Amino acid sequence: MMEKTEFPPHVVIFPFPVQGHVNPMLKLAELLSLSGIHVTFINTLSIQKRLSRNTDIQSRFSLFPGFRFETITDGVSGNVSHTHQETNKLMVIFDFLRSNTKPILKEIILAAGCPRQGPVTCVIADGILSVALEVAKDVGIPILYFRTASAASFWIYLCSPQLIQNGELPFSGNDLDVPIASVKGMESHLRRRDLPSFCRANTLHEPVLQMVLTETQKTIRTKGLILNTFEELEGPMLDHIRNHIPNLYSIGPLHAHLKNKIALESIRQSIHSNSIWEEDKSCLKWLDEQPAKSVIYVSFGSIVTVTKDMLTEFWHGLVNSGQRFLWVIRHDSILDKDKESQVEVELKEGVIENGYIVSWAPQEEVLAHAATGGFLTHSGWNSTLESIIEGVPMICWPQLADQQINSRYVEEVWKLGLDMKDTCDRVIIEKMVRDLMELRRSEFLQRANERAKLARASVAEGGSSDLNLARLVQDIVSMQRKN
Ligand SMILES: O=c1ccn([C@@H]2O[C@H](COP(=O)(O)OP(=O)(O)O[C@H]3O[C@H](CO)[C@@H](O)[C@H](O)[C@H]3O)[C@@H](O)[C@H]2O)c(=O)[nH]1
Ligand SMILES: C[C@H]1CC[C@@H]2C(C(=O)O)=CO[C@@H](O)[C@@H]21
Repeated sequence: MMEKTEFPPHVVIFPFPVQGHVNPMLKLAELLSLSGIHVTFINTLSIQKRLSRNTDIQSRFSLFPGFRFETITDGVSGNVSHTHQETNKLMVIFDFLRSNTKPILKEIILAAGCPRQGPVTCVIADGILSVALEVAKDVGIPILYFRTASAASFWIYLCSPQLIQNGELPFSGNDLDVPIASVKGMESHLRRRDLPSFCRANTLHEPVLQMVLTETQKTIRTKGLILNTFEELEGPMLDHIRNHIPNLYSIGPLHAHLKNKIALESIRQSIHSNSIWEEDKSCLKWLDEQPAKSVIYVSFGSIVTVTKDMLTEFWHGLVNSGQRFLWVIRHDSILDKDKESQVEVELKEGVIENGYIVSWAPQEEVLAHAATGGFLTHSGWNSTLESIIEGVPMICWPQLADQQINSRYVEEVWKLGLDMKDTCDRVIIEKMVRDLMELRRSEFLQRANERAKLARASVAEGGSSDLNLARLVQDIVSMQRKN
């Protein structure tokens, strides 16, 4: 039997099972594996199946002998009925994990991995999965949280006691322009409409709001918090968070951080995705034929759904703008399926001159493509970071969770684009697309390029995110010595 000190540290990583969480946590898993740390990565069965079908994760991670996937059930097999709205769907998964995963999680952590992995040194759990915190505390293993959303949204949730005490949360009525004063550092630009979507509830008992606030407050019971962001972007918020959670690791943008390390170690060339949908790479060929910075890429991430009326507004807005567009319309994103929209009729007839439509794109590659000049996005945090690092200006159409505050920062603080929140009108869409791609193009491009430089520097050797990652690895090594 080997002494436990003969093994490298061993980390168990546990993401919330949706694309926007699994993706950055896999990037972190790969970065830690590259540092020589052993990793057990827990996926739900449905996520694991979809990743295996649509990516090379099995062969990619088999390069690391100390890496292993474990699977658990999420109780819904990824097939939650489409009559559920996005938030309800997320709550179904969350409630199932909260009520059912404790025993299996304990088993995975205590089983000490396969013989080549060694005992578990620490757990890195999604910052909304306190079931992992309970297990880690029970078995006496240190736990770090990884919150995959923006620092800005985390800071707002962390300020909820002040928001509640000052009567700013919950709120009712239709006036969303009321300024919010209780979030330090955001006094000059935060309105009700910019609070994370879950705050638009007129009672604190709303399940998703209660979940997200309770889960956030539990972060102070962990050994530290990992965020997929960088100091030169969200520094002021990170400083505020540090007053409550001193051990903060801002190590993003993770996808670029990983790309850098892979290039440094000459492991492989191209981008390898963690997509749970099949990527349609034909759009890259179409992009190859378009002039530089002429295409606006349109995608609303992996969770947002749209009605056919909304789809029609986007269609007319895009077509009337006269700009070239590449549009992702996920098969499972369209509500009111029984109603045939004008867009679908036109699509069937092939009436699409300046555009290209796919059901899932290789997004990192699309944003890095020379032909891409703008991004009409839902402001999910991964998409925001992927756009920032490539210097691509954005039009934001936020729908849920942190997206409302991310879009506010894009327009008002970083000045990287336009915030279209709370509207869906072809005339506004057309105007914003023209503004972004033509009229105010140079102003946005200049700021986007400046921010992209800062983003790249943060993940380069010796940059802020790089140093924080090195500190994280070192802290994990020290945890093993203390165990
Ligand atoms: O055609 C596509 C569309 C998206 N993506 C990828 O899918 C991810 C989407 O992530 P994100 O932009 O963060 O959006 P969501 O999928 O909506 O992510 C959820 O998780 C994020 C992280 O917590 C939150 O910021 C969001 O609000 C929440 O909806 C990104 O990495 C994209 O590159 C593709 O690869 N191809
Ligand atoms: C599952 C949703 C509830 C909160 C999560 C989140 C976060 O703040 O961590 C962001 O976006 C959604 O995916 C999450």
